[in-house]
Amino acid sequence: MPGNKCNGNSSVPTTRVERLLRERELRKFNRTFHPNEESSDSNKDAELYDHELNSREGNNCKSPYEQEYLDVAALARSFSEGCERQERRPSKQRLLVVANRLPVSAVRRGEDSWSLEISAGGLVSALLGVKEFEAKWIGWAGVNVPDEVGQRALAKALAEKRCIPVFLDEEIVHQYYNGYCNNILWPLFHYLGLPQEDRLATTRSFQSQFDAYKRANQMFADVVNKHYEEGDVVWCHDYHLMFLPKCLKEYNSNMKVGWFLHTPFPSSEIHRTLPSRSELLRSVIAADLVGFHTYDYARHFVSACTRILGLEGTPEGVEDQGKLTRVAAFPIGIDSDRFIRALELPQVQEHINELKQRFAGRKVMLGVDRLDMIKGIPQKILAFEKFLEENPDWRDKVVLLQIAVPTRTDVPEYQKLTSQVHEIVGRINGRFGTLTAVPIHHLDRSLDFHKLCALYAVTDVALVTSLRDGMNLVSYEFVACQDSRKGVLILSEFAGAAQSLGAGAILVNPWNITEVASAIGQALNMPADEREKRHHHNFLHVTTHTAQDWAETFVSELNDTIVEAQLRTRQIPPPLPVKDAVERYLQSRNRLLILNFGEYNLWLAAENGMFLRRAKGDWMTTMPEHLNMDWVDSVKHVFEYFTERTPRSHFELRETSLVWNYKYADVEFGRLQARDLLQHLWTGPISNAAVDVVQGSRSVEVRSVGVTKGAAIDRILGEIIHSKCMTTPIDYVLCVGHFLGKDEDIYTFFEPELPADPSGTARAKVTDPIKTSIEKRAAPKLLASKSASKACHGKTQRTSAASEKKTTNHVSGTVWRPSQDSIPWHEGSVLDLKGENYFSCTVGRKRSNARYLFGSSDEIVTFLKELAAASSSG
Ligand SMILES: O=P(O)(O)OC[C@H]1O[C@H](O[C@H]2O[C@H](CO)[C@@H](O)[C@H](O)[C@H]2O)[C@H](O)[C@@H](O)[C@@H]1O
Ligand SMILES: O=c1ccn([C@@H]2O[C@H](COP(=O)(O)OP(=O)(O)O)[C@@H](O)[C@H]2O)c(=O)[nH]1
Repeated sequence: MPGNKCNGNSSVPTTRVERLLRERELRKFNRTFHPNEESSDSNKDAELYDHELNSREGNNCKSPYEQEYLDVAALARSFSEGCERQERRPSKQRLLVVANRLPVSAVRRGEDSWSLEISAGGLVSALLGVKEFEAKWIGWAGVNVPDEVGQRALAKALAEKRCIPVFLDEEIVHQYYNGYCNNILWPLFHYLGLPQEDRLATTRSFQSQFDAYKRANQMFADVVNKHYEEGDVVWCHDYHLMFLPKCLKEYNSNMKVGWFLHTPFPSSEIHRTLPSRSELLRSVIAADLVGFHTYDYARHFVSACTRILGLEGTPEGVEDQGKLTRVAAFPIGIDSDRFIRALELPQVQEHINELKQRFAGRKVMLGVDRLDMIKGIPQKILAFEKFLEENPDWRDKVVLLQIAVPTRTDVPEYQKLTSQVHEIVGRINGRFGTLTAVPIHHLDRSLDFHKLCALYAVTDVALVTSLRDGMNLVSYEFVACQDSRKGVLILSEFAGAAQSLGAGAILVNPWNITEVASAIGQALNMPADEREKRHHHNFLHVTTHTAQDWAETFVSELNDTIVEAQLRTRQIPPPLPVKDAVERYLQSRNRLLILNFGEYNLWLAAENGMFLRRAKGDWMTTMPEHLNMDWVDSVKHVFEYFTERTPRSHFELRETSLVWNYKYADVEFGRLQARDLLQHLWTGPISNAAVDVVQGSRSVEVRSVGVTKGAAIDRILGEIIHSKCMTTPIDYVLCVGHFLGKDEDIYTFFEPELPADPSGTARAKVTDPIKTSIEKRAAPKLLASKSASKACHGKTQRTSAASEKKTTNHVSGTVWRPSQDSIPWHEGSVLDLKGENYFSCTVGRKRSNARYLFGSSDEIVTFLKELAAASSSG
């Protein structure tokens, strides 16, 4: 599959959407023309298809349809050519699916014999539909196997089902699965909050449960690492394994790791109540791709990362020090064909007939849920009771079949729920039942696949009243089995499925018993044409958004994160070649070091270089004479207005600029306010002013035109020359700093002056005709930026040396450009800098115009010590 190992060849599309679209076309092509073929080698497929069509071309009868696929074949080939695969995958891509639960449950039959049964649940159902990959499952088999003989026998039995067990002992299962996963994370993610009152004991044992959670995740990581082969995709699932991405990346930072959450991700206000909130978020964003069922859950996650971790949230995902974790929505689906085909099976038909006879003369309503508080089973039954209460005519004409699959039976909350549901069902059946019939048939067990399909097929109204539900696959399965009956789906608006099946279902708020009761009436009385129309919407969705599509889309996007990371990495400078920088430093005769320090014999610049001083001297201003500051009052007025309305924001009035800063405010609100503020500024106070507006990550700065760090360097050099009567031209430049993107022109200041890039290390520059003409010159020169400076607020006035000699130079707009006719000195007398003697360095891993990178400020100090040591010994 393309996207695995791209070498940056120019035929690789540069945007994510372009790449993923091509990949999608390719999959469509493969599926249409090679549905049964094992190999997914795109190049081969494209060639084969070309051949097939070309042999027909003689007839000159290419339909638009064929032409479309010829285009796709060409696309496929061009994309594949841009990707250099380290190995030609002979068959499907290897996928390691890691989930708490394996798709099979194990039952011990003897010391070394086991039987395996498929386990129920949405995740299992969805992943069973995934066929495009060579998938292996890694997970817990749901049983405690303390002895080695048993472990070996189980591992062998599971291997035949392509499953690999993680053995967890009873204590860990109790603390990790029953405790942290199902008593803390599960209720919290479904908006039921953290344990309170009677569950205070849990609050006390929170730390030990979290420790067990981390230990269990590490055990999963150990097994994954043991079975991992280079090129595998590792797909971690669900809230049980939020710690896993971090553990895996610690093993191998090149592992392709995706993480998908099957439950909702709650609002950041809910997540922030969790004591381990930050640790969990940090672990998850170690993954390359993080997926959710809906856009809302993805949005909540990004918001939690910005509000709780203080990271940058972008439309692409979450960014931390230049590293992007892609976050997106991937709504799951089902293997709809499996359900549709099952309806034709004789045993299913037999069940259907039995059910039809059993409930003849009555409408069938159906609920299928794990017996979980998030499924809203008591609310559903109470709504049904209300419907019977208000509609006596229906009492002997409708029946509710509720399948309540026991789940997490060791957790006390689930035990309580079982008793509560039994009690309500008993009461209602007592109230409305007769000697021969009861209105509610409640089953505390699971059904096999064929019986479930039959039940879906005979149902008139399906009732899904989840209080919160990640997606809810039961609603999809019901729709898949309803193509002849065209029954009605009543669906909670708090299930993820409401966002995909909303058009065809009757959406309800399950907390509103009256509303659900009247929805039942509406569904039972719905005319056939409306039922048909609604069903059509849903059926189309369910049959086109399958589990297979879901998995393919996720894995293809996960593969693409690697391409994206490579493209981004290319924008991150390489580390400073320290040895080379020191050697060249020693060989040069006049060095210019631009640093952010003040204790030595250095020049300090403030306010974008508007003010200068030697470390021990007085401040002087180099402010251009005609700097127009008329705009300040009106901008200040706007800044005051927004400061008043944005808690924890403030503004600073500087000599040449005004800065509104919202770094302590709520990030999202701050950003909204900043957008609003900018709109006000552009349309009002600064519409005609000579100012630049610079947007920082948490600030808005308005400053006079020409006040940039690049221009400041020009003035600083002018001052240095003026004060030192420099005789030797500068032949070595080291420029180090942690500058904001807006100030990065400092790095490029010298670039146009360099004859050539240092061999192999510097990144390619965009060719600029003006710059190129300058580069060709042997001895570049230095320039001044303004004709004159003026004194300001008691600071010593100093006119820049360059401008004393030449007055025609100027700064225009935001882009400072060296002017060629303002040279105060003869060529080469000030700057004689070769490319290999220029070292611009940024700090921290981020995209930058600098040539090189320091990982941290400490590294700068170490480097400077090396320079000092080399100088003194040299
Ligand atoms: O393994 P259990 O503890 O018995 O629980 C079964 C599964 O329940 C959850 O399912 C979720 O995944 C479904 C598919 O994406 C989704 O439709 C549903 O809304 C979710 O509740 C749980 O997330 C799984 O890990 C469990 O295996
Ligand atoms: O007796 C049963 C009842 C349910 N299921 C399956 O359990 C899954 C429930 O998934 P859903 O997304 O609705 O909720 P979850 O239980 O995962 O929260 C569906 O695929 C059902 O087919 C099953 O296999 N047997």
